[in-house]
Amino acid sequence: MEAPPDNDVLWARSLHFTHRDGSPGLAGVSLGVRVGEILAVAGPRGSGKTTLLRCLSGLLRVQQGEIWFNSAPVHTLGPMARERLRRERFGWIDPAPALVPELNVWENAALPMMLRGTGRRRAKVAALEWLERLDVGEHARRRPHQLRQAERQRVAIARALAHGPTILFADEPTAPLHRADRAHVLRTLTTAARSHGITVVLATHDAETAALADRTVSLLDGRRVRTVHLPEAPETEGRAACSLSA
Ligand SMILES: Nc1ncnc2c1ncn2[C@@H]1O[C@H](COP(=O)(O)OP(=O)(O)OP(=O)(O)O)[C@@H](O)[C@H]1O
Repeated sequence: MEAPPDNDVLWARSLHFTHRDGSPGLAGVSLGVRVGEILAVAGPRGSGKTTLLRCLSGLLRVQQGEIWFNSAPVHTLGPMARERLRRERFGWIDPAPALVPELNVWENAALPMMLRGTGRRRAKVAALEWLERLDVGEHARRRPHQLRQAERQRVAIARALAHGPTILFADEPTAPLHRADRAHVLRTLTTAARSHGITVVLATHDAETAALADRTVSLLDGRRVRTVHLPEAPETEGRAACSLSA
């Protein structure tokens, strides 16, 4: 077994995954993600972006290949240990917001913290802070069904960030948002990640979204086809703003 490089928080080698029904998912993807990096995984529909994020985060177990998180193997962990790892160290944003309907908005955002043992009061304060940042603080006491889809997605993003994950996996996080909303939410997400040192792996087929990342790897038919590094910019948010205003 080859040891992963020290500065990669996540490192994967030669990942192969076939879905239960035989559909090909990944056909030998390797990549490393550096600490604090925002990495976009791009590619057309069906190219394997979601499958890759699910494998990297331990939601799916690869049939072949290695995944290392902070130099510890993920691919050899059993289901319980992978579940614990996801709960404690990772955040996840789906394309559509999946909130708990019985809980109100702040309770939803606080849930990952409370599952990790944070007291209700502290979890509430942190959740409210993130809900404010994402412009849904005023809905804190409402139930998810009382919000618009775009507002529910903002809550899901707050929930994914509030517990301070080491890595945030975001699968088409702005898919349910209006175009006008996307820039703001994405900028909030990337600014928050950068200021909190959260590494982000972002699946997208949208060039404007990928432009916010430090680096883009592209997939096609479950294989990695190219990598694009954005040029160094003196002021990161400036670059994000430019990309989005284009
Ligand atoms: N649960 C599943 N069962 C069977 N096949 C699946 C499943 N999920 C994905 N696939 C197949 O795996 C391949 C990769 O799909 P995946 O969803 O990972 O791609 P994607 O790039 O994320 O696509 P999209 O942009 O549409 O979300 C596709 O051929 C898809 O049909």
